[in-house]
Amino acid sequence: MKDKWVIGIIGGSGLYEIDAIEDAQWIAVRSPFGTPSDEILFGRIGEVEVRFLPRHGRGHPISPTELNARANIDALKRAGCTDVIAISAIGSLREELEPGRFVVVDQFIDRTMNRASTFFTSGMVAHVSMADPVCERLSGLVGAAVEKAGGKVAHGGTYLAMEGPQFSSRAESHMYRQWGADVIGMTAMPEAKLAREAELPYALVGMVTDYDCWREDEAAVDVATVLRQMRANSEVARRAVVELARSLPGVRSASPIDTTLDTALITAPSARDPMLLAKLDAVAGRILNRSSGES
Ligand SMILES: CSC[C@H]1O[C@H](OP(=O)(O)O)[C@H](O)[C@@H]1O
Ligand SMILES: Nc1ncnc2[nH]cnc12
Repeated sequence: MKDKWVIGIIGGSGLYEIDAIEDAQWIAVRSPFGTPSDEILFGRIGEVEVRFLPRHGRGHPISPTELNARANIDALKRAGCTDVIAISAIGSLREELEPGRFVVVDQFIDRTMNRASTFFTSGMVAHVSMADPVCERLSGLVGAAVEKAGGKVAHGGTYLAMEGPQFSSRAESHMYRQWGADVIGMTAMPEAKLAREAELPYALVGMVTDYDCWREDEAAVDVATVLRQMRANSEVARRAVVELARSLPGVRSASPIDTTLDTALITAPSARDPMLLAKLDAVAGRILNRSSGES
């Protein structure tokens, strides 16, 4: 029963630490899926346990394409997280989502192509639903927390995950707008898929840093622009994390996402790969330990 909140925070570009975390200690968490981006900062904000992981590592050594999102999500699960909030720099594909705006994302279009995007490979196949890819409860709480912290929030928006690390061409940027995408980034996929497979409710707060390259009268995005805007916004993001911790109900009630795998596993117990099952001890231990005798 996950009745005590343990909030995982994935910090994106420009967000490599959070000072408000008390009793903070960096701890290396090992994962059978490889090396996570960094150690995890264990601590608490008031009464709420938090675990902070800088997505690209401290100092930003890791490229979006080479991020080991499986190791990151697995390590957060091993670190006891019940829920995950991801924070990202994003480009805007809409006039009304101006730089400085926070977008609580609720849909994704996944255009990544070079990344391990599932824990459930041959030997233990599972198909989870990504129809509603974020946790509505957590997204609501985090949106309210950003507003309390002084941020201007768009509640909902479709995030186009591109492979990168190069930014988009103008033709791609226009095409993504036609597809209905509102914002663009390089990291939230497969992160959000993996969080769902690990039964971790996930919310994504994007901070708009630029208009990508679709606007005729604006210079195309570059890293300096992203970082300048992130510096301006990251204090609000940090305050929002504190507001979120303050706003959480004392007891965590169950989320339907906590039991995602109940209806997702398809490989018969007799056809399962014991080596893979061992690796899935954190991600799927809840159900694998229970269903080992079922067909
Ligand atoms: C520094 S510009 C591009 C870089 O920023 C975003 O990172 P994150 O999502 O981790 O904040 C974007 O996805 C790219 O990785
Ligand atoms: N325009 C953009 N494209 C991809 N990732 C981004 N991160 C921040 N701005 C971005």
